[in-house]
Amino acid sequence: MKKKELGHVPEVEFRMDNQGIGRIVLNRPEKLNAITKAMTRSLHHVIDEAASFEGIKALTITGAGGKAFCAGGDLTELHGNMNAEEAYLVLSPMKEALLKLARFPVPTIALLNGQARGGGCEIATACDFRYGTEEGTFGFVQASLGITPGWGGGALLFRRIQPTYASHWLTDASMYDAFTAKRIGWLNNLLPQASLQKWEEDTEFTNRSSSQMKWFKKQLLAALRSEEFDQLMEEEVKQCAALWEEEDHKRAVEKFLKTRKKS
Ligand SMILES: CC[C@H](C(=O)O)C(=O)SCCNC(=O)CCNC(=O)[C@H](O)C(C)(C)COP(=O)(O)OP(=O)(O)OC[C@H]1O[C@@H](n2cnc3c(N)ncnc32)[C@H](O)[C@@H]1OP(=O)(O)O
Repeated sequence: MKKKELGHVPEVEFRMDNQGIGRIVLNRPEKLNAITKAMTRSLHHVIDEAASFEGIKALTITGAGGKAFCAGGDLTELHGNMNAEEAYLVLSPMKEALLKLARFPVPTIALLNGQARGGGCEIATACDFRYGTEEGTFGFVQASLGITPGWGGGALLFRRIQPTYASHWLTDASMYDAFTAKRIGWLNNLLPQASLQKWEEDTEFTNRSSSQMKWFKKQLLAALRSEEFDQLMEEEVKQCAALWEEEDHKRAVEKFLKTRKKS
C-alpha cells in the first residue's frame, strides 16, 4: 500500500539514522510548519513507525526552514465557527499524538530551529528535552486567542517547569526569548543553528545503548507521574473546545485570517 494511502503526507518526514536516532521533520515551511489534520494523522504514523525500531536510542522532532519550528494548529482549518463538540473532535487527535510522544519509550528531543507558537510549543513540551537557538522565540499564545492550549501541551508544561512559571506563561500568553525560556527551564540548551541542524551527529546520546536510553526514559516518566498525563491532557482539550465557540476566540481567528494574503 502506498505511503499516502497509509496516511503519510510529505509535510511530515521521518528517517532513522544508522546510530539509532530517529528524526521527524515538520515540512511545511511556507506555512511556518503549521499543523493540519493530515499532518496530525501522519504524525501518528511516524511516531508508531519510530517506536517499531527495536534499537532506537532517541527521537528528535524539528521544523523545516529557518524561520519556525511550528506556528501551531492551522488556523485556516481550525476556523472559529466550530461548536464545542466539533472543536473537540478536531483537537483530540493531536492530543493523542502528543501523548504518544510524551510516553515514547526513549528520550525525545525538540530541536527548535525557529519560533514556536501555540500548539508548536505544545509539541515541544511533549518532548523530554528542548534545544533552541539564541534567536528563537516561544509562546503559549492560546490565551490571547480566547482559548487555552488545545492539545494537552499546557498540562504537560506543569510537569516540565516549575508550576508557577508554567501558569504564568499560559496566563500571560507572551512570547519569551530564548534566554528567558532557558532561565525558566523550558529550554535545556542553546545551540548555534548549524549545530542544531546536525545535533544527531554530535550528541553523546549515540554513545549510549538503547537499553540505557529506555531506562533513562522509564525513570523520567515515573518521576513525572506520566500515568496522569492522559486525564490531565484530556481535561485540557475539553476546556479548549468549550472556549472554542466563545466570541473572543471567533474574533481572534477571523482577525488572523483577514490579515493573511490569499493563499
Ligand atoms: C488548535 C489550537 C492550537 C493549540 O493551541 O493547541 C493552536 O496552535 S492555535 C494557533 C496558534 N498559533 C498562532 O496563533 C500563530 C499564527 N501565526 C502568526 O501569528 C504569524 O504567522 C506569525 C507571528 C507566527 C509569523 O508572522 P509573519 O508575518 O512572520 O509570517 P506570516 O504571518 O506571513 O506567515 C507566513 C505564512 O504562514 C502562514 N501561517 C502562519 N501561522 C499559521 C497558522 N497557525 N495557521 C495557518 N497558517 C499559518 C501564514 O498564513 C502565511 O501564509 P500565507 O499563505 O502567506 O498567508
